[in-house]
Order: sequence, then C-alpha cells, then structure tokens
Amino acid sequence: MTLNILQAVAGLDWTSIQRSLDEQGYARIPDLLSQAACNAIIGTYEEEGSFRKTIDMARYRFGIGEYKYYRDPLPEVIQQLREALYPELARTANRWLEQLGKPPAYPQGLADFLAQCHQAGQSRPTPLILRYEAGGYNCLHQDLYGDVSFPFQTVVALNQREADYTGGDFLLVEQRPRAQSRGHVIALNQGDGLIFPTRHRPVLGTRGYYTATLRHGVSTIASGTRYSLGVIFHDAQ
Ligand SMILES: O=C(O)CCC(=O)C(=O)O
Ligand SMILES: [Fe+2]
Repeated sequence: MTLNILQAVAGLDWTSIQRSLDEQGYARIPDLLSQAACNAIIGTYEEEGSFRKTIDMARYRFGIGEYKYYRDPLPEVIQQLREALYPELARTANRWLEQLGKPPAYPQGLADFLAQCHQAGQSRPTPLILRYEAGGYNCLHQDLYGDVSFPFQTVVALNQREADYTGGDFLLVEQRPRAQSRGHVIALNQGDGLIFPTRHRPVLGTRGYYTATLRHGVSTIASGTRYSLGVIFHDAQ
C-alpha cells in the first residue's frame, strides 16, 4: 500500500473503521504498509541524521526500550500517512465531541491543525520509531506534548510477531468512571496499523455518552527485537 498512500488510505473502508472506533474505541487497518515499506522504515533506525531526539525509556521509567523522534522533514511515507489519515479521523473526532455536547474543534486538514499546534508553541514533530529487545516493554501511558492534542493516534507494526519476536503485544486499557478498567490485547502483524484514542473516548451508557480514559503500552517482549512506528498527529512543545 505504500506507493500512493493518500489514494490507498482514501480507499479504505472508512464506514467500518468508524464503526469499529465507535464500538471498540480502536480500529485495525491490516496491511497499511507493505513489508518493503516497513523494512525501509526500520532501515532509518541507524541513520542518526533522521532524528531530533533519542529516548532511553528506562531512564524515564517509561519501560525498557528505545525510541527516536524523527526530525523535519519527516520521511515521505510517514508524512503521507500523517496527512492521509488525519482528515477522516478529524471527522470522527468532531463527531465524538458532538456526542459529548461540545462544538467541533478539529480542522479538516492536517496543515491547519498543525498551525494550531504551532500557535500554542508546539512545533516539534512527534512521529517516532520504537525498538524493544527481549525483556523490553512499554508502560501504560498517554502521548501528550502540550495543551493541544489530537484525539487519535496510529501505530504500525514494523516487523513480524512470532517470526522476529515473541510476546510484545500492544495493550490498550480503558478506565471508566467509577468502574473497573478494561484491557485489550491487540496482536499486530507486520504492516498492520492500529488507530486508537490518545486520551479519551465517548462510551454510550444508559444515561447518554460518558468519557472513558485510555492508556496504551506494550507487554514484555519474550524474545527477539520488536520495531514499531508511532504516528502522533499533534506536535510537541
Ligand atoms: O510500540 C508500540 O506498539 C506502541 C508505541 C507507542 O506507545 C506509540 O506509538 O505511541
Ligand atoms: Fe505511545
């Protein structure tokens, strides 16, 4: 799906993706990137000039592993993914606001949304590549980088579970007000994308919609090396 990501993303079954987002809070996009595209992105990992910052997760007690934030200009595939996924997700984001009785807040295009980020002092790019070795994991967290945030983000599995690594499943935990938390374990194959909420989602209860809080992470990698690509839409301070 890499050659023309804009066209390919436009051709996805957005009705069923939106239904999945509404019902589950997340949506899987099988084969969002080809194997060749995934391998090319993994290939950027050692190109230090591509990144603005490297984080040793243990140092901040975020988990065990390493990630790197790409610098501007982003690699073309990542830029295209960010631009192509944004408009449909902005529609869903505005619909979710409406369900909670709030006015729409997200412009139709990524450029206008990023202009809002920049005005708020958030102008450093947030797309990142993550690498975990055996024993690595990613603690449950939210990716917020200032006052402005986009309610969805995307992760793409860059290598193959069971072949390149074992363990290391994506985790999504939903915390409902005055109730126990619910966990989802989402196993992604190489190239699969996953759209999930950054912070919150509306859930339909008996008395209308209420807000659930979400956190995501990765379970412990049992063997091998796991790579993933995080596409976050808001920029960072
Ligand atoms: O490695 C993963 O699958 C999750 C990475 C992550 O936390 C993110 O993309 O925001
Ligand atoms: Fe994250």
